[in-house]
Amino acid sequence: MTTATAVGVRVRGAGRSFDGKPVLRSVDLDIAPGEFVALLGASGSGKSTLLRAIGGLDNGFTGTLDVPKSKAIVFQEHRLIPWINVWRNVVLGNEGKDSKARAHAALAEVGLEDKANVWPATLSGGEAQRVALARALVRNPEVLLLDEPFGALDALTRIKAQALVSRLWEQHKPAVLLVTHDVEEALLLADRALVLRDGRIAEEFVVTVPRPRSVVDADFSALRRRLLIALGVNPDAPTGAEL
Ligand SMILES: Nc1ncnc2c1ncn2[C@@H]1O[C@H](COP(=O)(O)OP(=O)(O)OP(=O)(O)O)[C@@H](O)[C@H]1O
Repeated sequence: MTTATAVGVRVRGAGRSFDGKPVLRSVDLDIAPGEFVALLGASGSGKSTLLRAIGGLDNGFTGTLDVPKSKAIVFQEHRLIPWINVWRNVVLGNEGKDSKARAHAALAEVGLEDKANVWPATLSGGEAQRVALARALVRNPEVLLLDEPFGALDALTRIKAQALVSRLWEQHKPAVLLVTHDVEEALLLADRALVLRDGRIAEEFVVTVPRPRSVVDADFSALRRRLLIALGVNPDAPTGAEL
């Protein structure tokens, strides 16, 4: 149930074609305030297209989208501006008289206050993604859109970044849409995992496993199997062969 003051995301009948070829046919999607939703689907199924539409980066879709103005996006690439230092990147486009203090507070939340004055080029990949998260956080968004934000990170850095996102979400409770290819990531973080197929939300998995979650939990493993099958992957094949 939503209340008059509640914010979240509501998508109805969203469609998007490129060069006459439909990618999104009729997407219905609700994200409640404070809810964490993961979006999975085959490569090219339209996940980023949907995220971009929700993020207000695409006007070519049909259908209706109700999304609060207060939103922030983190992409797979950090998209920091190379010629301005880290804290100025964090508040770019969001400046005010307390910019520096807000940037430092957001950097402290991602454990990078000591990098406030350095150039983006001196950051590791994981650090740059954490700065991108700080840049999103500083906007105090009601909706946080994450487009494979850990996709380019090594496995260990990725695990740490997932834990960080989980902690930040618990603290700030934005509505989150996370696009990911990583089934475990989706099930570790999200309240619901959705599968996009044939231009629609084809399947929904409610993740009832209590937090903090563990990949060795029996319920987690069972859900992982079901989600892999929904994605067309054989969960029993050691190489993850297709069904
Ligand atoms: N601006 C564009 N112009 C033409 N085609 C586009 C454009 N943006 C996306 N597409 C096409 O739409 C389809 C869906 O792309 P999208 O990036 O949304 O998929 P995705 O599910 O996010 O894929 P991946 O998992 O590989 O990132 C693809 O076939 C892509 O080529």
